[in-house]
Amino acid sequence: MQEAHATIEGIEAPPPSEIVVALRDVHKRFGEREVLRGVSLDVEEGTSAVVMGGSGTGKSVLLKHIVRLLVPDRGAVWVFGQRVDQLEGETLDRLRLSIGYLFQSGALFDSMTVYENLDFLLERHTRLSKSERRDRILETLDWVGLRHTATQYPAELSGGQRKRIALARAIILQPKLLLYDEPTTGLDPVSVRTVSELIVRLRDERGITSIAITHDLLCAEIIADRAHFLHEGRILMSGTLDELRRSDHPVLRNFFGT
Ligand SMILES: Nc1ncnc2c1ncn2[C@@H]1O[C@H](COP(=O)(O)OP(=O)(O)OP(=O)(O)O)[C@@H](O)[C@H]1O
Repeated sequence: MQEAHATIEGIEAPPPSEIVVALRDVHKRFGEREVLRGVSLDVEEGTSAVVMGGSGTGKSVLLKHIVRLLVPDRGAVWVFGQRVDQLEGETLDRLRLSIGYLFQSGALFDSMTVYENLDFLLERHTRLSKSERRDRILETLDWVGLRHTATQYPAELSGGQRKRIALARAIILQPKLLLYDEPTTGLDPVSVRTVSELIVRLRDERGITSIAITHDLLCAEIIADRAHFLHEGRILMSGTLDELRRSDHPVLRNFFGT
């Protein structure tokens, strides 16, 4: 358990190599609203981190800094030993390709079949031949248990299936790091479990590091090696999910209903 507040002096020093993602004193303001007010967070290679917190506290904003969809006003964002907040051009493109991002919306093209959605990415970002792409797509669909949906359109799938296809989309380029924004929102408990267990298998079988934003306690219970609670622009507490749940802090007690 730790109170995470980085010192300004610590920002410039690269994190140890086993730390895949490190945010150091990250500040982000939109107009008058200071959303992040010194967020510091470490995620170790091969582990699954969960970021929790009340609605509108800046969890998505935090995640977007890791792929440089947002740039901090102050502070540093380290990913695989590189300062993402300072990267540009090809180096940034390369880094982004090693990160899978599962958006809340799933980001599937409605006008394309499941197969075409996946092939679109492979065609664009790899030099695989058509038959190699086909093998990769079918293998990935098998992995999420949905090979039979290859010729279907996203609108024909259930919510849980759409999430699993979105997961297939996020892993098809074989990323080393996966970011999930609410991977189980709107799913029934059985689908929550299925998607969460796939996330665990990605860690256990492929050594993928992940960071997930979730409100869903069942999902957090299944996937979290470590949980971080965002409150008033900072990480209020980091620890195991149980440590957070057992905390006496009124904000955490209120959140967990304990
Ligand atoms: N690009 C942006 N421009 C202006 N304000 C933004 C931008 N992105 C986020 N915000 C604001 O930052 C705050 C935090 O948003 P964010 O989406 O990160 O919250 P969240 O913790 O993920 O919430 P939820 O759990 O409800 O999804 C909100 O007040 C939001 O309006």
